[in-house]
Amino acid sequence: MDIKQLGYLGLSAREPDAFTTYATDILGMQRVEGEDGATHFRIDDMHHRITVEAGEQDGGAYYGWEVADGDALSAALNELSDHGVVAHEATQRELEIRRVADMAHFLDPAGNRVELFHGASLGEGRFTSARDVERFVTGDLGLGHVVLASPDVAAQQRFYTDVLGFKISDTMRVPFQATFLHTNPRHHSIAFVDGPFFGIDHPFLHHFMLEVPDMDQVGRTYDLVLDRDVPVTMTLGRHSNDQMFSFYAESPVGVHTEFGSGGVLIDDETWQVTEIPGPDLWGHRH
Ligand SMILES: Cc1ccc(O)c(O)c1CC[C@@H]1C(=O)CC[C@]2(C)C(=O)CC[C@@H]12
Ligand SMILES: [Fe+2]
Repeated sequence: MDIKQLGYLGLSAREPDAFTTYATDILGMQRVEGEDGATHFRIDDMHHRITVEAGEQDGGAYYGWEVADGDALSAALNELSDHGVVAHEATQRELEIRRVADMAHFLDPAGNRVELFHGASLGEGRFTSARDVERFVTGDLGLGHVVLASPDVAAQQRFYTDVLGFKISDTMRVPFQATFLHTNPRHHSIAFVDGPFFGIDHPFLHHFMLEVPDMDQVGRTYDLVLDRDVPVTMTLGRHSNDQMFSFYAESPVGVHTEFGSGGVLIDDETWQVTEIPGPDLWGHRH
């Protein structure tokens, strides 16, 4: 299966309005008018990359992965069916909300809703940040990455590599089990960290990461987070595997956000998969 990128992310929120100020004034996204109950956020040329919908629970609701076209989507659905995965066609309303030509969805082994789509719409005019973020690092690299806390990291890794065609970037065993997977040069578009580490047995979206081109934008965003008393959940630091310089803050819908710059790109010809000795080169204190 040939997945191109993490195209969009859907969040569910009990109080969706609380997310808007955080996403725009602090993280610098652009709010885009949505359908009743859905608010979109734009960070590049695409119509939107993040959608927040009113729901019973706070957290990740769906993960949208792009394939090239209708033929690639059909081929992917055949592969899923060969693996005994039951997929469902999107409803017209789902296609309208996501602004894509076609989409099908299914559940991964942990119960996360995975969506495969093609034909995403562009937004009107240029991306205009609610603050001074000129651009986010997206394009063919996708919107950023998501890290999902999962009870069975090994099962998630097997499904995403064997069925969905992701490649392993690296793994970690201490201080907790994690696997980092890529589907384009971005070091990881998705990672799984073990649930028991958090004392939970159900899967959840721990954070999504947005990347900006320079460290100063990370620093300015950090200042805003401090000024507005947003909880910092991990201080500035640099990850050992993707070299990302970043910090984490807690969004009003429970999901954390990682805001960073300087992530390395993977060239599959030369990349060596290793088990990393720990998460950070320095910082990321919590
Ligand atoms: C280890 C690592 C490398 C690159 C990343 O983009 C990245 O998010 C991570 C994982 C950080 C990790 C996490 O996501 C969930 C909360 C964790 C487990 C911690 O409490 C410390 C490390 C954190
Ligand atoms: Fe991350």
